[in-house]
Amino acid sequence: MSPVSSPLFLGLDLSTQQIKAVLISQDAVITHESSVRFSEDLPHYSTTNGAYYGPDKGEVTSPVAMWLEAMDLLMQRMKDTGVDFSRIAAVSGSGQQHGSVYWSHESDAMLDGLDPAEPLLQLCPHAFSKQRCPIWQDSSTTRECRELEHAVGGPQALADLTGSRGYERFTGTQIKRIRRIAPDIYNASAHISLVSSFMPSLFLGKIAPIEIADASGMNLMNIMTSKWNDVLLDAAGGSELRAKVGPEPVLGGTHLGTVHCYWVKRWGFSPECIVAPFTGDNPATVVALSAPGDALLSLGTSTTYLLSIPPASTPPKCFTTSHLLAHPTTPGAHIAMLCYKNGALAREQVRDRFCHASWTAFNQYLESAPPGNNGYSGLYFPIEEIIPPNVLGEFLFKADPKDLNALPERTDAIPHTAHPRAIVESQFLSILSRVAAILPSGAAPLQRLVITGGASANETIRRACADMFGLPTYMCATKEAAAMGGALLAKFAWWRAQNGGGTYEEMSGGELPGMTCVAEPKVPRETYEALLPRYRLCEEEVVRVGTLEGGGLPTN
Ligand SMILES: Nc1ncnc2c1ncn2[C@@H]1O[C@H](COP(=O)(O)OP(=O)(O)OP(=O)(O)O)[C@@H](O)[C@H]1O
Ligand SMILES: O=C(CO)[C@@H](O)[C@H](O)CO
Repeated sequence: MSPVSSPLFLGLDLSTQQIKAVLISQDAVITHESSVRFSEDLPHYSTTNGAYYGPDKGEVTSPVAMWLEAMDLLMQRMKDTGVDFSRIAAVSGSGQQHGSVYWSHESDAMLDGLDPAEPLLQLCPHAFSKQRCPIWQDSSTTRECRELEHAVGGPQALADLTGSRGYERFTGTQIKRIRRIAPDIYNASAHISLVSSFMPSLFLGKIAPIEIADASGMNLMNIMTSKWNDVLLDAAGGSELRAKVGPEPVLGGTHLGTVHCYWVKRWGFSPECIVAPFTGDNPATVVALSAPGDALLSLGTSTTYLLSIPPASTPPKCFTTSHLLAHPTTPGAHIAMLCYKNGALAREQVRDRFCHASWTAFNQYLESAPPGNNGYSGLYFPIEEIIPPNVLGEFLFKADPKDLNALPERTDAIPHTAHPRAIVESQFLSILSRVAAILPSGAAPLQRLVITGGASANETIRRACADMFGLPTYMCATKEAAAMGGALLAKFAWWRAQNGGGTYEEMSGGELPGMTCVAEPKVPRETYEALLPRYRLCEEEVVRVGTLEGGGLPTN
């Protein structure tokens, strides 16, 4: 039995623009939330929304020192608000998926010897062989994607094996590129962590194994067995890669060990505090919010649409247009996912260019136009997109508003008030046009949409979700679902230690945190379904010309 009385469970989410902490009690009630925003709280790193764009085409990285300093500051903020660290019985969390951290040959000794008198920043630069970590927005590895697909027989074969065709942001392709362009860095890397395994490594004072749901975002793991695939490891990193990525991926809720004495001495953690694997932010959101019949829409920096797939006798199909991930807590279960890079930051650009940098004006313009936006459409890709693949730039169209089958025509401009509805409609119609394909066969119709992430704070966007997806739309008390999922995974590890094992469902009894209905659909479902053919024509045109035209965020 853990000696921690009135235990609390800590969930951390290291995301694109910030790091967040959620503390929950044993009955899953949130007792504390804090965060550190990278660009505002740590401006000396001079990132754009937490990232560096460039110098090479498509390259996007974040400094590992910034993540460490953010962790130090987050702990300080928690302490300043009176958090009693000694009550934390277990810690887990989530990280932006796909991002990778490169540890030097000195890292084992440096982690083991963490000095409680110093902040975590003491690990920089020597514990790392690479100071800038590739993150999920990176699109510099198209060549490696094709090579990895070729190694196993093409895109569909790679999807069947790993749950996804070759994707630029996936860690296997990232590792492969680093090995090609910087073999010295690759050779100097003793271990390679995901963002999600980097965090527990800090708590353990040694390298943590990678967790199965997040390992699904690497193009290196067999999606049906959750074991590394040797052909892919070899193709991405040669025979040395298996040692660098560590042991076989582990299930969420695994007891990895207790916190290193650094945490006990510096912050007052209990020496019994359990460290559990962190997962990806999207799987953690599924842990926090998903019940059968729910679709999840995460409106963070990225937009993701997630469906939980229970274990079935027939394994789910894998597609080259969506992702299949291993479920973090339920062996044999999976998560189907659509992921878009141009979510929040693209909407912010529209807000800043056409709505006086105000969400109020953005909302007013969005509400003042009818479904179909008087025939105006806009697809906005300031950074290279995932769906449709590799498109970049801004594409505006005008069509006869009354004739839904009329061919939309490219145009240089649309009224500035038409942009907010144009971006929200094109982003959500893109998902809507793909939902049927990823629903598991024989699944009952979806009952509700659960939304989370930064933009779920916006009432007008919530109403647009309900109307466009044709589903009552719900939210949890916290919009920090990924950190909440992390806290629940911490509790799961503690509960298993108390009970000598058990399933997540046994622990939770199927209970989810309280949800509130924030919007009911106000227009018939057919209203937006009728717009799909026009949307598809616009998307086809974008795919035809999109990779040839310019666009993009400034490079640092
Ligand atoms: N009122 C609002 N209306 C619309 N969007 C908003 C509003 N408030 C915040 N946002 C959006 O939320 C975004 C941040 O979302 P979130 O905090 O979920 O990001 P994140 O956790 O860094 O992302 P990710 O989980 O994808 O890595 C901001 O970039 C902003 O565009
Ligand atoms: O790339 C993806 C998922 O595949 C993003 O959603 C990141 O997890 C950042 O949040």
